[in-house]
Amino acid sequence: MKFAVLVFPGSNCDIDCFKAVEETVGQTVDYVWHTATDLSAYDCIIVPGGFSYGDYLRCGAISRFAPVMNEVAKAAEQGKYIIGICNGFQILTEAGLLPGALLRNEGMKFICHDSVLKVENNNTPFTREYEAGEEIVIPIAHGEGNYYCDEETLAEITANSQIVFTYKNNPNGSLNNIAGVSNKAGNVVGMMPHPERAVNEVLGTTDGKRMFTSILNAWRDQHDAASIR
Ligand SMILES: NC(=O)CC[C@H](N)C(=O)O
Repeated sequence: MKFAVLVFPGSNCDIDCFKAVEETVGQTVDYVWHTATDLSAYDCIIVPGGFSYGDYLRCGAISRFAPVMNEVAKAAEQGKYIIGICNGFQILTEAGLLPGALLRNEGMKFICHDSVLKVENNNTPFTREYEAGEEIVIPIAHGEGNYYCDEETLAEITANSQIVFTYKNNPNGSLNNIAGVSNKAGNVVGMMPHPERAVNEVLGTTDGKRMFTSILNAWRDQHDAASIR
């Protein structure tokens, strides 16, 4: 299985994501620059966190015009796995690949600490190794993580089980404690917390590991599992 970690000017979690893939699932992983125009070689695209384009206008508002985003849209359409983490989540909502928007945190402060999440939907390629309703500890670090969508969208994403994670203790004012959502098909997920910062005891939590093993095993089940197990 082949992973891409996108890199925008100002990304700062790209290396953490790259290392997390190497350490948790040991698969091939490449950094892919925001100007790339071909993602056909990749099975999973990680849109990492950071401060792309200095967070000017709104977080993710400029990155969504990067050439690589056309390819991300194509890959989403093809059913490939796409995960946006923090700034990556913001970019995917700005690009219209995920519902809703991320507003400034209630309290207007950048917040950075561990957070307890509830796995609301374990029926996605990213969460299948968690229990439904399981509580996991994953760190957050953001200034614009306050998830918002209109009532109609909320009703729709609730009915379609597109709310993937919620916060146990809402840190930022997010609507219905939403910490992560998926697209309708479930192959695109965005989340504000950082699973790549939760893959080793030395980081204080290993609860992010199963995100990466879920992705690999979902892909294996979809492909010729026998040849790679
Ligand atoms: N860690 C991140 O990706 C931060 C995202 C964004 N810069 C924010 O502050 O909300």
